[in-house]
Amino acid sequence: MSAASRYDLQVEDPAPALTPAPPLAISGLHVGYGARAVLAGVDLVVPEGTVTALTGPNGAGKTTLVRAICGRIAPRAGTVTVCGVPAAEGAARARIGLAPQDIALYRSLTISENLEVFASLAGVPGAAVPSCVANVMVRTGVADRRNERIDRLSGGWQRRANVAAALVGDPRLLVLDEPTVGVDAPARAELAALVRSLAGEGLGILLVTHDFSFAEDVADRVAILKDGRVALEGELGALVAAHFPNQRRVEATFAAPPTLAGRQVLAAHGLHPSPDEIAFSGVVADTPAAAGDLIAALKGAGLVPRTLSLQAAGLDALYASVTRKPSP
Ligand SMILES: Nc1ncnc2c1ncn2[C@@H]1O[C@H](COP(=O)(O)OP(=O)(O)OP(=O)(O)O)[C@@H](O)[C@H]1O
Repeated sequence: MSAASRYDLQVEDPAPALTPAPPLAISGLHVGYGARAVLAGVDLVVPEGTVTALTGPNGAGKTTLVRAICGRIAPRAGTVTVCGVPAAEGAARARIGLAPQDIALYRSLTISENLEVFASLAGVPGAAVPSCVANVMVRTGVADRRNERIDRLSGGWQRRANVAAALVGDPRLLVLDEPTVGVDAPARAELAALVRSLAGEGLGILLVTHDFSFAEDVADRVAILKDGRVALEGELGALVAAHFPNQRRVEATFAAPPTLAGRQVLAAHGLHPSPDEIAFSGVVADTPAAAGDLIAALKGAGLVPRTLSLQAAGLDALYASVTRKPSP
């Protein structure tokens, strides 16, 4: 065999498989307004095919973060990339679909008319608009309502159409800002199924919400923003297990705010009031004795709850534990 044919037969090592850049990667992000620092070192990744729920107290900087993701405000430090492209570049914006908190649709136009307008604005060539609109309507389940005006639709259908409008540019990252506002319980369940189905298509989804039960239903991961940073991030079940091992979440509601003495008994058992002092929540050890002690204490103080529930801790308990911690 000649040297040349030996050379021809050499097999090169296959190139290492490239991992595609995630729909969203944020690293060391600092953003502020004038002298005010709002985000002070945010790190967050949304992988494809997953839903990350982002929550945090009012004023924590969630909207500011969304603005930075959409390239509408420049970082003072750190990076935001969308599918590996810096957020400030047009190519990054083209990969983002944003369904804002306020329904961003023309109220007097039908669903399909709105989608046609948004598809054109997203740069879809005229000839491709009908198929783009049809595709998005099927994926979001609005095809049957295509000829109804937005202002005649229920809150749930408006939200669904708002999501559809965010999809016309065929994004890889979908940002849903408070998508359950104004949505009733049955429509919420359908919206949750829609969000999961879009994640199933491979979209990375950032869900900004104060609706903990919706987040629990749809999110693979949760992130809690506090004092300009992500104070806690991870898979909900793992975070709960780490923070509340062998504990149950208790919630007691009353017909009227309890007396001072009653509130003191509740506080002594670690139950904290809602702002209207009708609901009190906290955690107790996951043992029959701990539950029995609590019930005996309520009885002893003459407290008769309208409802009393003991459940596995969830996002609300995590949120309370993170946001009640004093800032460093
Ligand atoms: N354009 C602006 N100029 C100056 N300060 C601003 C501006 N926009 C927001 N802020 C301030 O930045 C902080 C974060 O605001 P941001 O709206 O991002 O919080 P948020 O977490 O979205 O709050 P919410 O849950 O109430 O919507 C707040 O203190 C707010 O007052």
